[in-house]
Amino acid sequence: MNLAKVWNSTLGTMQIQISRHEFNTWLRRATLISLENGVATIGAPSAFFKEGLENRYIGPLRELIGNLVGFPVQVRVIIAPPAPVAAEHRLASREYGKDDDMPDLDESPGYAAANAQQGYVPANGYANGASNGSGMHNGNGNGNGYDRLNMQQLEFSSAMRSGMLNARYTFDRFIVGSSNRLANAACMAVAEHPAHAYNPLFLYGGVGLGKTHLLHAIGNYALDRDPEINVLYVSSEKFTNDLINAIRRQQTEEFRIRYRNIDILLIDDIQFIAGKESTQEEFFHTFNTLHSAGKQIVISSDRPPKAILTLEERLRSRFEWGLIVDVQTPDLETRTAILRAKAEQMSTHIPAEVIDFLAHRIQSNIRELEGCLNRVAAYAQLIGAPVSTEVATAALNELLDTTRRKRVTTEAILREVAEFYGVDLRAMQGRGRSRNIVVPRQVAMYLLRVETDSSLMDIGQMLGGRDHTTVIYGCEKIGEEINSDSRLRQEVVTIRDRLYQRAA
Ligand SMILES: Nc1ncnc2c1ncn2[C@@H]1O[C@H](COP(=O)(O)OP(=O)(O)OP(=O)(O)O)[C@@H](O)[C@H]1O
Repeated sequence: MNLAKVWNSTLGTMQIQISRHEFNTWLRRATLISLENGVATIGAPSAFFKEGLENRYIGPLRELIGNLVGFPVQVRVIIAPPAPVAAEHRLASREYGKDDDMPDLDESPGYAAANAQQGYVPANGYANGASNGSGMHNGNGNGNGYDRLNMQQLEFSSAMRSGMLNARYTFDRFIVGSSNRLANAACMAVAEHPAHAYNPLFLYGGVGLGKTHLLHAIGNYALDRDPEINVLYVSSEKFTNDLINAIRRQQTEEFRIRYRNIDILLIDDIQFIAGKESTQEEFFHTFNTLHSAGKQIVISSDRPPKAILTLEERLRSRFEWGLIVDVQTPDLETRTAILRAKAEQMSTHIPAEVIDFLAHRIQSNIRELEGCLNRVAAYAQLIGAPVSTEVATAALNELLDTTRRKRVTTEAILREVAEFYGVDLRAMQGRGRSRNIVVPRQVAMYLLRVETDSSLMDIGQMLGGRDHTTVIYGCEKIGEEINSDSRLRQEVVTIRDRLYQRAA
């Protein structure tokens, strides 16, 4: 039994099933220590993490490991700090920089409690996201030496450029298609002419579509051209945590010096500062200082400024000063190109038909595309077979179908679709044929078909007593249109994301 393979494969699945924050917080530093006599022993870095793992993930881990090894297992968690370079047992976190600002020293429950007492709860819901330091890049950094994770199959160079910029996130490695062409061009312009092209540049789009990649690409590009330039990449959560720590340690002056002496500020996921008054206040002054000094600011968010509720008006208006550009969900061609590029970087051979299969099957976002590709490669390695469409089907069925189908109910789909399109649920389930009802109804048919085990007949019954040919027509229509109509694709992806968020 190869422990590393079992653990990599387990993590690969978990990485897709739970949010990135959860994964990075709880599982990233766990290791599978042994698998003997039907007991899988998992090592957690501290008592805090041991308890977190036990409370949250024993069930899913038991199921996943059991499925992989082919017999039922019990899961036991013990405290065992990971060995320094146990790369085999680790999994690549593909979001370097953003979530790798894991607490080094302040990860104890005591810290969490301290934050909670002050009323500061990081946006990821875990009161443990302490600061790691500056994250400032002036071309002289040495890498931060954090406990990085590394999935064997990927064999990516995961070198972090001068600390917090991921050297892998460059323009060269960013595949451009119709969904991200504008965003890519705007970022390129900013990287070439900081503070002269668009300032600020505000980038928004759904999860896993490449916003972070583009922010890092700007930083990497600018540093290549001028190694003396000061580039700071920071998530808004880290900004918040740094501020909290600075206030706690009475070091707000240092905080200001650090954040206001930058040539290019790249701030990720700004939506998380919504509702946080003192963070907004501080960010407002940081923004003004930088902007009036002719420094570049690039901001990313999951939605446009107008849609960030509880964002102070003065910040919102500043975000709208420059250029606002969105990143959309990728079309089939772009998904295929991205998969091809990722597959080339892997040691496992991925045949063209598997790429095609994955590109058709995974429509939501690029992180999920990557995750599924990794999962398929890991699964093939585990069962000792070459990657094929059958292997990919088996790997993904287990992943996408079983777990999701269990969680998402037909009622939830109907409700979510009706709510999303703002139509009356009863009308959607009725006989009416007005256009504003027909599209939501077909989307519901499609999602019921893809996300649940409902039969065509059942789906027809749920949606106005229609026969199964009408349901097939509706499903096929949406299935085809989402490949060419980016707006419809985004709508379906958003509904699905909401469903999973609620079901999680
Ligand atoms: N066009 C692309 N070409 C190649 N890789 C991409 C592309 N877009 C995204 N990726 C990859 O997909 C993964 C997810 O991208 P990224 O983290 O940048 O998404 P994001 O939009 O910041 O997501 P979130 O909103 O969740 O923070 C990364 O590994 C990134 O390198």
